[in-house]
Amino acid sequence: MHAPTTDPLQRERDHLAASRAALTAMREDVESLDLRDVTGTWVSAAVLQRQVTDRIAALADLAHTPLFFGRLDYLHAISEDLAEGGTGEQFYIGRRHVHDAAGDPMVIDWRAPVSQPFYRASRTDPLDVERRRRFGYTGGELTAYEDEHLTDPAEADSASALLAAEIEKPRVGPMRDIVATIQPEQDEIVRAEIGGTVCVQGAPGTGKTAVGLHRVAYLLYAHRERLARTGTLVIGPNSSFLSYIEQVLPALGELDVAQATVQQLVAHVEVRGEDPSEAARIKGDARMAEVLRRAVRSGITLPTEPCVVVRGSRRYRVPVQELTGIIEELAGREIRYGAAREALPQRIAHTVLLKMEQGGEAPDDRVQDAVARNPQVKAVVKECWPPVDPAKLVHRLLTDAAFLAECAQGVLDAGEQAAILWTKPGRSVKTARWTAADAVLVDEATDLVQRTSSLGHVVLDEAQDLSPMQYRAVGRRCTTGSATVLGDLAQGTTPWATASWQDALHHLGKAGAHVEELTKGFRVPEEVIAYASRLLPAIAPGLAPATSIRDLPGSLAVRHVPSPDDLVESVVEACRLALGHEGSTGLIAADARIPLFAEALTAAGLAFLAPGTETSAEARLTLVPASLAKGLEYDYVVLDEPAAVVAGEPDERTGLRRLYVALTRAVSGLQLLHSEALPVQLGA
Ligand SMILES: Nc1ncnc2c1ncn2[C@@H]1O[C@H](COP(=O)(O)OP(=O)(O)OP(=O)(O)O)[C@@H](O)[C@H]1O
Repeated sequence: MHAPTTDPLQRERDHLAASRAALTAMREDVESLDLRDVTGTWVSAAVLQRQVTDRIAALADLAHTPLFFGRLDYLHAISEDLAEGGTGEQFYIGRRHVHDAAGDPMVIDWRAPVSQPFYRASRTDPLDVERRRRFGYTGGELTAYEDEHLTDPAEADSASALLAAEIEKPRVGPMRDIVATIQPEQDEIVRAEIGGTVCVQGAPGTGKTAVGLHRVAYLLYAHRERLARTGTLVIGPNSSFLSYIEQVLPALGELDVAQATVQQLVAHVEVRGEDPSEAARIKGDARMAEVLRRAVRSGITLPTEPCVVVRGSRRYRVPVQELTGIIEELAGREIRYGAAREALPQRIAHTVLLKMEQGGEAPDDRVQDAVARNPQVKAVVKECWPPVDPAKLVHRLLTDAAFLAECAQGVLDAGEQAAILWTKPGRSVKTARWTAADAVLVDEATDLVQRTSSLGHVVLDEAQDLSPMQYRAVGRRCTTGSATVLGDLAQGTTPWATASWQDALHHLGKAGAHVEELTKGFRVPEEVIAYASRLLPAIAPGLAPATSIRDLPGSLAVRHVPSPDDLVESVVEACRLALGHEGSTGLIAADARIPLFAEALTAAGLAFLAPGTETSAEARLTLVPASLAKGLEYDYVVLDEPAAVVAGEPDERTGLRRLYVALTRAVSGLQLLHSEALPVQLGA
């Protein structure tokens, strides 16, 4: 036995080694479970085995993911229920809970109540914390720590070097978690109550995506059972974005969060066509909900003949007037079309039952069910409340001008109706050239027929680009749950982009939600964000420019290349130079210029990836079409010809917004090359 060390760093290393040993023991415990004894049926054995495998995976000790990143020394002992069963004043904070053989915690989950002051305590409000310690790691080794004595008035407030180092780490590979450095204003959102929907407006790089993902992890910790039952979902703009973020939650130990694009959520029909932007805008307008509501109900008709049910030797007659009463009553109620269709035969049967009782019989429920299945009753239902196939219905609406006119009367004007009718209608649901906006209409119609089931929590990222109809599609997936809505009005690049969060939340069905604003930027250096923010008055008047936590002189370079013929070569050369630095490089160009660069990079012998493919130490260059840059980031960005990026969009404002997105992807440096004049809004 060695004497306990007095070197504080060594003591922390010893605690790390002991925690890792404890984690190994926890994993071995699970691995040694003998499932043969505890499993009854084959199915439960399979389920249990999966749970055990997941648990073993979750207990893996990842060499480059430190087990703990902080320590809190409280002034007073903390109660067990706040500290995952731990007691005392000192707690190590990490990505997951680790306990020793006696069950005492050695590392506390960052989401536990006792960990919260790690993110929130300050000199003005120390929250009973005497000392906050942050740990620094190099290649998995604990190499440094930094202390703040929050209750010591003599200690000066200083910026954390470890926090700065964490933020400046080169970005290769997928998005990382930020558990070690969540900021107080971010933590407020992460830990907001599950009951309420939170909407976050935030400039580029303020951590919206990071906050949204950590919020799901937090909610899963705080409400595990409820959310395991109801499910959680993260919605992102496209699949390259989803692959960029997909490893954050697993790294936090959460393996069961679904991810999808809005398009994937509403994939009732195969999307093969594209709408002109005006048609897409109208189809995405909330007024379409009313058109569809009328369309779904358009088949409801009132009976013209009585319904006569024969039972044995007796005949029961439900007169037209009574049938009409039942149908009108159902039509007047706010229940789904399909639910009403199921209720209708039962209502008619109930009327028959009353007549039987009046006739002295004593029928029971089984008789009512039998009457409901009677062919005469079924015939009335088919006639008066016909089945609706949502895709067929939308197909009819978009191909049959008279039907559209009937359903859209007083809602869409003639020009709008003409704009959404298909010019080349496919004959059937299968062969039609459905567009993305059409699929959302089918989803709305589907929900009018049968209620969409609601998840427990939905995170909606890059929300500003959704149409009102898309908000409705997302909203019906969290009617009984809550949502976290993340976006930036200045980055809206669809013709129907959100102009106000209040409107968006209204369409989502969460009108009362709170709107928070994040303005502290963690990605883009000061010079670069200041330059990009020159566009704000033109693209989103009224929005505050983001600040940056980093002042990196020389991070922005704007270069004019007089001859357009030389531009491609200069851009390729700029990429080569950027690759001389550590970390990732993104070459962003107007979509139309991407083939040009694919060829030029190949000719120059520079290998490159497409967005969504993971960068690595060997492959660090990504060629990014401007339309896919949203949400992504690179250490160095080379931006080709801003005028072409602007010109690639249908109108100037959208073009400038696209440019704003492209200008705000860099973590360490942005090099902008142009031959054409820069947009005047950038102020030459
Ligand atoms: N508290 C933090 N500590 C360390 N890094 C952070 C923190 N908050 C955000 N970041 C980092 O800043 C970068 C930008 O974050 P994120 O992508 O979440 O921003 P965003 O607001 O979604 O940006 P955009 O609007 O461009 O999509 C990411 O690399 C993220 O990890």
